[in-house]
Amino acid sequence: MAFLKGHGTENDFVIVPDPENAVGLPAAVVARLCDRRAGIGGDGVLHVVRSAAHPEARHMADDAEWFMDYRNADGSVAEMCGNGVRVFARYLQHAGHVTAGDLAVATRGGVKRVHLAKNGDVTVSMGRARLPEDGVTVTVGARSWPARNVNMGNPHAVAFVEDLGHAGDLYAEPPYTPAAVYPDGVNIEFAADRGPRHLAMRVHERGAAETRSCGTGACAVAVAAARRDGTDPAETGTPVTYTVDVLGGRLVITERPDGEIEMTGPAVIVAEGHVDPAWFATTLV
Ligand SMILES: N[C@@H](CCC[C@H](N)C(=O)O)C(=O)O
Repeated sequence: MAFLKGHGTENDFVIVPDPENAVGLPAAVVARLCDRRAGIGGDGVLHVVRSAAHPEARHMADDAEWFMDYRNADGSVAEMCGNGVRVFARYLQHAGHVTAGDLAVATRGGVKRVHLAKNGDVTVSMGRARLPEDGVTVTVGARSWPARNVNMGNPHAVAFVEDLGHAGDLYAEPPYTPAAVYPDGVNIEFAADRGPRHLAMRVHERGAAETRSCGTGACAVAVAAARRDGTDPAETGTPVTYTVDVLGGRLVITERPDGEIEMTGPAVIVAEGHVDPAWFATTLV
């Protein structure tokens, strides 16, 4: 089985090109591929399938030839991955399926428009955020914070903190209440101010633990900050841009008055190779 390795602001992925959807990727195989000691290592898998060949994407095939079948490192399925879709687009360019410029990618969160710039940056139109009224309280050690519920196709809880160190080691998911707000689990962002419209964040990702970046998470942080700061574009009529520093780099997020969110950041292909068939067979038992 062919694979590539790529990352976007150090949110890293095993890329599995499989145009005709012929490679079965059960959760256990995904988890082994993402294992940093016994496998290749990654925060998730980008399974690259033609939309027409995947039952979950067939309905998008007229708008987007390629479907990002995203899996978390533990093998669970996620609706959307913001860094993943940039790396996915970079892979399509690397493989010669597209050239620099505009393209569309099908995801479980709908069709995303992507722009591959000549300077290496990739911009994704992420769609609109949903802001359910119900939030949660997130706790780390003796500290607790209210967290805003922001849905970017996938669920997020955004807590503003004074010091990112207060988020602790983030090996385990920080407890939150009430748990019923997120029946399918949640990505939890801790965000701290760095300057006007400039934040830094850390994240505990659903299905992957702490990662060095989360694109949907950075969008959720920017959306929550705009509501907190009184810069919500739907109210001011003016687009707003936030810079969000993550452990692995920097993402720039713009929200427009119609709610459309654009995210820009790098996307890199690092390596490519073949999985040893004997090792792959052991992942299937
Ligand atoms: N790292 C991603 C998000 C991946 C999915 C997430 N863990 C979930 O389960 O929702 C990003 O860049 O958005």
